[in-house]
Amino acid sequence: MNQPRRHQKVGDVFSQKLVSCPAHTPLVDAVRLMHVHNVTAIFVKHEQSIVGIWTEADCLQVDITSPVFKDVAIHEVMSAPVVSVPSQCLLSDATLRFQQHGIRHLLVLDNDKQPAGMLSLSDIVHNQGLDHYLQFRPIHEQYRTDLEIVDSAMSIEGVVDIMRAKRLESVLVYNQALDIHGIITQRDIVGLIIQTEWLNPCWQYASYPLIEIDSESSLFDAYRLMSDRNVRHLVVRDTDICGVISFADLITEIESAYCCELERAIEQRDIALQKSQRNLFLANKIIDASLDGIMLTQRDGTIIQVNPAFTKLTGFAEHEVIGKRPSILSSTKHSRSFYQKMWHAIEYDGVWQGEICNCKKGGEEFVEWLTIIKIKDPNVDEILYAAIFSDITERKRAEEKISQLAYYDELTGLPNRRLFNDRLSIALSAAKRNDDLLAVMFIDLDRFKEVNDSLGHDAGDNLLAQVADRILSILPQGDTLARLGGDEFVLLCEVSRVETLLGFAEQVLQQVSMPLLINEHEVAITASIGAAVYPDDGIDSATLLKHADIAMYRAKEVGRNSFQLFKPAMNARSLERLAMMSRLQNAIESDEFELYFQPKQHLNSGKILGVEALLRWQEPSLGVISPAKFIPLAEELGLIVKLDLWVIEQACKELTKWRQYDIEAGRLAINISANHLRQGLLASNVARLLEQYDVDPRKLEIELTESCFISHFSEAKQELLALKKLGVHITLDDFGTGYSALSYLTKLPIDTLKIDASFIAKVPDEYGNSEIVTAIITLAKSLSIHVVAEGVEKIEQLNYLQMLNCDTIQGYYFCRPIAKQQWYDFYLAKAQSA
Ligand SMILES: Nc1nc2c(ncn2[C@@H]2O[C@@H]3COP(=O)(O)O[C@H]4[C@@H](O)[C@H](n5cnc6c(=O)[nH]c(N)nc65)O[C@@H]4COP(=O)(O)O[C@H]3[C@H]2O)c(=O)[nH]1
Repeated sequence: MNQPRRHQKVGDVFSQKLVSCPAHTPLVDAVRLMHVHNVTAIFVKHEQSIVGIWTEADCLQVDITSPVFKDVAIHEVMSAPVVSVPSQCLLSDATLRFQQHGIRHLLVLDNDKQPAGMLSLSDIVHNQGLDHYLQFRPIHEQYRTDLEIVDSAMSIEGVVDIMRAKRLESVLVYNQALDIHGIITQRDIVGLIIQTEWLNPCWQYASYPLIEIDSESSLFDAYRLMSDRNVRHLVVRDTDICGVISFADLITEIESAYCCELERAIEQRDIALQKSQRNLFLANKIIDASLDGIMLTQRDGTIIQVNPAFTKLTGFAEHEVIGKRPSILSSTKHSRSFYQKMWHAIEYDGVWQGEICNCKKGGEEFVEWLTIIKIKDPNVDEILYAAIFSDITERKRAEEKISQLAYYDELTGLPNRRLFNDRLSIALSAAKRNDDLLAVMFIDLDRFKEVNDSLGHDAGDNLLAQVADRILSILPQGDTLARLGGDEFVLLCEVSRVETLLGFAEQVLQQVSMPLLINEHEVAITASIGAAVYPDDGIDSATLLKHADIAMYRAKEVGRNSFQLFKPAMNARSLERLAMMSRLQNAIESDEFELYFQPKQHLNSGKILGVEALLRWQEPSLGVISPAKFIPLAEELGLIVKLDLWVIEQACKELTKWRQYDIEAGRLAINISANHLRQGLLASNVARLLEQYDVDPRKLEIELTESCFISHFSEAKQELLALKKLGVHITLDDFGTGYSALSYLTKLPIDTLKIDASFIAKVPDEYGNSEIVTAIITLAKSLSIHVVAEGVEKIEQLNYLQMLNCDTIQGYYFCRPIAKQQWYDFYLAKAQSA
């Protein structure tokens, strides 16, 4: 069966032919009226109102044989009240009415509730396109086999009685004489009502010959035959007559199938309705409970719905936005083209997703992750837009913070190593493309650790930030300054010529070395800078960085506060340094160290006044390595204290030998690292070893450089006082270099001051060095501090120092540092000549 046209209304199919008569009309007249109008039902009116209905099917209910039958008024036999439907009612609902009331006619009311026509079940059936359905329904399922065949001689009253009693729509009449069958139907009985006189027998009312149909035919064949022959009954024949099928049977079949289908459709509609109601309920619940803001707008942008999260996120209450446009939320952050692109995507792809900056009710900007979906309602020709958004301001902030932390140094705000590497590789690609030069400059602050240790980490941080600002202040636009960590900075600069790099490095050195004010202390700091240039010193990031680093170390070696441009020879030095580092780790255990001895001579008497023990490293493959090279490495590797302890122990052993062999060579001086003194264990270590080897402390001299006191002055002072208390002699080495803070001399228990060899090397001269040496000796004398001049190589130097009344000299002129046995030989020779 075709799908019923569910949206068809009664008004589309009903018949406007409404035949009616007043209530007192005799039934006979009413039936006549029906005949005239060729209708199957008549409505009964009383004072303009329809009060009842009489149909052909009611004819058997009337006793037409009664003598008073002709006086029966229609209101006595009509059905009341009349069931009606509005013309706007759906056909499906009207069909249900037929079913519920078991009727075949409905009164149709117009919009003013006035009778407008009649709807019969046949009207519905005719309008549902049933041909296809009927074609597939065989007739044998539907025709009636309970045939009633009466003799042609039977009276018509008898036939009416049988039909009424057996509720038959028709009976067959057999005429034996003619040996044919005829048929009497309900319509023939209705015809009797208006007959003035009845004829008997019934054969007179029978129709013949019979209109027959084969029992194998379809209901459609039957339907067509009835329509063609304008009859309502067909006799079904196999070999014999086997039944009758009426139009009412057809209708009933269609009706039941139609109603089944309708019921199913209604059931499905109910299920779908329930489902959609449930979906709607759930959708509303979800929308209400959603933490995402949701806003629904019409095609023209009018806001028609928002959820509670919308209010929470934007601050706008529902009533403040309904009827308004989404521009109520707009910030000025986005251009027209941004919104144009967004709407283009919504129109063509049906959806847009992205970040957008909007404004809350109070004007506060916030970033939202927004999805806009275009919704097309297939039932109504309407387009809606749903905007779903979450506030991602915090997440954006966190992301920015993370990226700040990931790419920037927190202390100085400068790019960190990661960002620097990124920029370096980008700059390298550009330099390769454009044939440009590019320089990488390593900047390492000299003795930063000492400032950090003496003034505290906060001060250290402050210093780093100030240094960064200073370098930034002279940084050309487009160049990058980054902090790699600690006191290491790196610069990425575009250079036109290598020579300009030198000038810039000088500027950086100058900026850094200007005194800084930190916690009300004036602090002076210097830097060592090394640079490598693309493409001469490397064509990739790693090589350039490595070479700049090597150059920076070289700058430190040659005397800090200086700049070095990478040279290939430095590479070899650096490799050598690495090789040394790995070998130094096990050098003590491998017994590769040895002490050399260099005597000090009293200037006036020429006597040996003391001896300095100088460390030598006999590295099996690299040969003898100078302490100037390995001491900084030992400091870097954290091996220096271990090395110092080894030296102190060797010195104690040596002094034991001196006592044993009556060697009168004054004191044995050893060099101690600043790191060891800072640890605060030097005095106790020395005391322990002196005691262990039973050595007179007065025989031991400890040489320290100024850097030992720069940081942790009071701790260093405590250590020196403790050493002094033991009886150990204290000498300030390399005086004149470094800080030369003369105040130390008065505040610390210093016995001897050694003038640095660099001054001695330049005396006598006319450039001021002689004056410095003179001043140092005068000062020392005034403080009753003993003075030693080291690095004396020439007789002129000796003479000059003698003139200045210097106490003691040390240097190649008198004796080079020599191995133990040579020292004994030297001593013996001296002793014998004396
Ligand atoms: N040009 C020249 N040089 C002369 C002359 N007379 C002596 N020297 C050298 O000058 C340096 C003097 O030692 P320093 O100033 O304490 O400087 C020492 C000292 O600071 C450090 N050092 C040496 N031995 C040790 C040690 O056992 N422990 C520690 N911590 N440092 C040591 O290594 C530095 C270098 O030691 P060396 O290479 O042995 O170099 C020694 C010595 O060989 C001279 O007339 N002309």
